[in-house]
Parts: sequence; structure tokens; C-alpha cells
Amino acid sequence: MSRTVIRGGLVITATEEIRADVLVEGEQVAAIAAPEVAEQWVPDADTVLDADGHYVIPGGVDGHTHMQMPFGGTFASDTFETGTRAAAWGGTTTIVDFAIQPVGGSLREGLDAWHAKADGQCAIDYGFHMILSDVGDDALKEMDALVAEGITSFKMFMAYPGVFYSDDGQILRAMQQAADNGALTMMHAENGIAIDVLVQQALAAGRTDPKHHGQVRHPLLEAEATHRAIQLSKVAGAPLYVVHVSAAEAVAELSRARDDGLNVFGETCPQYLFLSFDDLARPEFEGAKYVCSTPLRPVEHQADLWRALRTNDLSVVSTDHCPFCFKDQKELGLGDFSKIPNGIPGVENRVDLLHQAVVDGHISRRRWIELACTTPARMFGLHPRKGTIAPGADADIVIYDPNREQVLSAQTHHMNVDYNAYEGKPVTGAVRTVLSRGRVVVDGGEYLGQAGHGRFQRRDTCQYLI
Ligand SMILES: NC(=O)NCCC(=O)O
Ligand SMILES: [Zn+2]
Ligand SMILES: [Zn+2]
Repeated sequence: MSRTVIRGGLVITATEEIRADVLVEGEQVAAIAAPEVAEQWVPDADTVLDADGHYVIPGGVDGHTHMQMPFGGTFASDTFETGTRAAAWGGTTTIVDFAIQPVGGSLREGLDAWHAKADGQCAIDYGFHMILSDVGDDALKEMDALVAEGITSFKMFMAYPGVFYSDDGQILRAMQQAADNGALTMMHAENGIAIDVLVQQALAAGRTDPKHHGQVRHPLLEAEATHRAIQLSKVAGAPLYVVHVSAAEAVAELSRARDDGLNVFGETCPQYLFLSFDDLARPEFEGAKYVCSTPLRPVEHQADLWRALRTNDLSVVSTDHCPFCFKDQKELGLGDFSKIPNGIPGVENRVDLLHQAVVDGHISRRRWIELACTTPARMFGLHPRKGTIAPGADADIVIYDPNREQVLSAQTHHMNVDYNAYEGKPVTGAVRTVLSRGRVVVDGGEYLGQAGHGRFQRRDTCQYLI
């Protein structure tokens, strides 16, 4: 069994920051000890990694990605191979992607299709949520079987009528099933029926530019759907996780529900924290790069998101990584914003952007780790194997240089997409070394990983309930 010692770093977890060395044996963390104790590990080590002046943090857990997702007549441009490699470059060592139930088909068909895309391709570990796009008796029964095999969370859409949309009755029934089988319901909370009316009105009036995507997806329609999802989950007695929260008014709904002691959780994404409606309103169709749903909001919403991240009214930051190239893919919506495939790339940038949030004073270092690693691992039943550095945990570890300056750019990123949403943004801090289950996959600007190293993770049910 290989032995690696990580020496001289500041080990940061969600709960503590200690000067300590870490012993990795095979795929797992064997011990953490003060440097004078750890000294004795060195003679027997195969590899000694010097982390002096660096942070030693758990690998990131990104609970919301869409590799190769079919959407808007095209596919997200990262495959599981390219997307997980980019994730590794950015210090993320586990993703949970979304398998999709085909309309008229079974959950099993959807899951098999996603295994076929991902198995043997991933550079880092991965799991699946399941998107329910056709809730009926059969799908409800199938949910139990999926939970038993580690697919313990199910996403439904109150948006996208005719594509993934579920009506309130379907949502309630799926939530009732989840209350029985322990699954977590994830919700895309936007009133898609009302939004579609506004889309048609905008197009009929000749308002076709990307910025109108943001205007028709009104914050109140996110808040209304969030409120409705909360009430339905309360009726069903099931926990609820609202994905990609962007509107201050939706945050207020979550805060109220959490004040009432409900098992209601919220996720936001870096794009809502660092980008805004101004990006969506960029001229010459450039705003198409920033079309995602929920949409980017006016910059005033960001203060509420940051506050909620500090108070835990928002508990997780995932990327919703769903890349489409500007050329040929985003361009499908030239002259009609409703045809722009929805999604923003970011799986490689999340850990750095959240470190920038530490530098900017929005969150503490431990909260950085909690939001990016530990809580998503607990939320999605991966903890303590993932999301922390502790004896017995998988040795998914990042050696992070908190002082290195970098500029985010498509010129240097590894995601398979022709633009970077944060192009030109200077950030302080950068990943130096990444271990995935004990294996060094990135080191000092060199990629040492391999497609197929990543292993499918059977997940437990949510470990974050009150
Ligand atoms: N978010 C987005 O715009 N695209 C991915 C699909 C989804 O999460 O709704
Ligand atoms: Zn969504
Ligand atoms: Zn998504």
C-alpha cells in the first residue's frame, strides 16, 4: 500500500484549522498529527508532499453538474471525461451529476444511459441524482429501488413546461414517496407556466435579446415557486433542497421555512454571487454566454445571497455546471432568447471563487470548506467518506496556495467550452496539488490523472436533516 505524507500545511476543515501533517495510506487518510509526531512517518513514505505556506483542504464536492446533458436541441459540451478532468484541475474531487428519466420512459433507462456515459470516463469520483421528468405510478415505485442502490436524491422542475416540467400533483406524489423512502427532493423552483406566457409576450413584442431571458424570469416567479415547493414538502412531510437560488425574494422564503424548523435547504452557485443581470445585458449577443435558469439577477440580490450563506439559510454552493459553447450552441438563440441553451460553465472555478469570497471578507475559511466540501457531502450522503479530512475518509485532498494570483480565462481553463464566464477576473489563491483517493491527479500545473480512475459512489440518504 502506498504511503504519502503531506507536510507543513495548515489543515482546514469545516470545524477546525490546525498546523498538522497528514498520512495517506492507499486510498484513505490514515492519520493527522502534529509535525513533531508525524516526523516518524517520513522514512517509510513513498511520497512526501511539501505543503509549507499552503492550505491542506478536503477535495471539493460539487453536487450539481450536467455533463453531456441534452438541452435545447444540443448537448452540454463537457463529457464526463473532460468535465471531471476540469473539475480536478479546479480542486473538486467528487461530482454528483443528474441522470434524466426520458419522458415516457423509466428511471432505470435514464440511469443506465448515464452510467454508459460516465463509467470508465471520470477522472474523479462521481454519483448521480435522478431527474424525474415523467412522474407516474411506475416511476414512483422505481424511486425506492434507486434509493437502495445509492441514487438518493430526485430533482423535479417547476419550470420548462413540455420538457422536464412536473405539475403540483406529480410533485406532491414524488415528495410523499420520498417521505417514505428517505430520498431528498431537489427542486428547480420557477413558475414555468407563467414564465412561458411572458416569453411569448416578449417575443411577440420583438424583445428577442438575451437580457429578456432575465426579465421574463421574474424574481417573484422564483419566490412563488419556492414558496409552493416548501408548502408541498410540508404537506408531504419530506425534506426539500432548492437548487440554484438566485432571487432575494426566494431566499426570504427559505429563511422563513428554516426559521419554522423545516427540513428545507437552499443552494446557490458562483454565477449568482459574482455575475449579474449586467452580464446578461451585454451587447452583440454576448449576453447569451450568461443565459441560465434561474437567471442572473440585478447586482442588489447578491448581498442577500452572501448573508444567507453566512446564516446557513443557503447551505451549499454548487456550480450547476452546464456548458454550451458560444459558437454554434449559444448561437442557436440568435434572434430568439428562448432558444439559447440554458447553462453556464464553472466546475473548474468554484473552489477558487469561493476562496476569493474569503479574501473579500464574505465568508470565513472554515465556511468556505463547509459550503464547498462538507455540507454537500453530508447533504448527498457521501460523508464522512467525502467532504472532510479525517482518519478513514477517502484521501481526496487539495494543497492550496492562498497567495498565488491568477486570472480566470478560457485561455487557461480546462473545461471544454469556448468561453469562461469569469473571463479576466483576478483571483487570489490557486490549486497546487490534488489527490483523488490517494492518487496525485494534479500537481504544480501538470495533470497526472486518468479517465476511469473515478469511481461511482453509492450514496446514503441525506445526513443533514434537523
Ligand atoms: N440551470 C441551467 O440553466 N441549466 C441546467 C439545467 C438546470 O439546472 O435547470
Ligand atoms: Zn434547474
Ligand atoms: Zn442544473
